[in-house]
Amino acid sequence: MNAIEIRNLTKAYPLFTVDDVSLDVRQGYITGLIGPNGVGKSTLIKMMLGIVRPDSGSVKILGCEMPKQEIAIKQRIGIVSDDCFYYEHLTIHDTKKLVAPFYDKWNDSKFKGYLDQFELSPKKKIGDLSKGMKIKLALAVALSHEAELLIMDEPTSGLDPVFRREMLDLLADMMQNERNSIIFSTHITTDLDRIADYITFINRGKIVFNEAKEDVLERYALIKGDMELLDSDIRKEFIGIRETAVGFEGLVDNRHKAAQLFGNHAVLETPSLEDIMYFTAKGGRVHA
Ligand SMILES: Nc1ncnc2c1ncn2[C@@H]1O[C@H](COP(=O)(O)OP(=O)(O)OP(=O)(O)O)[C@@H](O)[C@H]1O
Repeated sequence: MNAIEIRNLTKAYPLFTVDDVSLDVRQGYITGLIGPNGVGKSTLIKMMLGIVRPDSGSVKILGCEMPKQEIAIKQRIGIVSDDCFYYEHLTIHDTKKLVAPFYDKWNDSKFKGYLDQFELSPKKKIGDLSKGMKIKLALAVALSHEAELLIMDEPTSGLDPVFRREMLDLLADMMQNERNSIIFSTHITTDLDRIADYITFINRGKIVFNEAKEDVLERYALIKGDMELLDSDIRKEFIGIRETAVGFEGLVDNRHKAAQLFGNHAVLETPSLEDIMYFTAKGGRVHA
């Protein structure tokens, strides 16, 4: 089963469109949603959660339809984002009293344990929390009601490196239960190098790929070589290419073909997710 099934989701803003996106997020795995700034990651997540209403298309979460079964769905998922959905004037303690009754599986002692671990005082007001503290609170709530699916929008961006690592460990713990699933958007791709199983890459409102991380890293290659290897036909093989005084560095999405094409004349390396994001985002300009 898929944790999330998105079909033909479209949202047109005056200057930007999430365009006919279909996507399966697999149950039992961690999926990283990557893409440069402003390509529609948050819009897609907000449409999944019913915060932004799509112009067309459908979303199913844990087998239930959004927004028809929204209340049942929200019992079973955790949302982690620094867009705070709580009342600013309430303390963490009062917020807990408000949200806990909503969840059938709320575990108060777990919640207290996470507040301690995350060094969040129950007496602090929501309005006084930093961006990172809001993420920590959202994570504490999510982990205290046995969420089967975490949907996280840029969860690591406001976090110091120490807590970032702690958080990745907590997510790995959650995945001990093989029915659990996580999707998180980020442009800090090194977090995904550590824990993601699948990568969904979105660029300019469209899905570029949604594949197992291992397959992505095997399929793409970073080619480095001398400028004399490049002619107009060869250039077309590249998704993106950077030329310098000493040579070129370019990304292809068919390592096998590139190996045949360049033989021993160029160096083929495995790109990082950041390389793939960089060259794909910049690529269009290079070929223009
Ligand atoms: N309510 C809105 N009205 C008009 N345009 C919007 C609205 N919300 C988002 N956009 C536009 O949609 C585009 C995608 O924004 P979105 O926040 O989904 O991107 P993102 O990939 O999450 O970016 P980032 O990584 O910077 O958070 C942007 O150009 C943004 O200006």
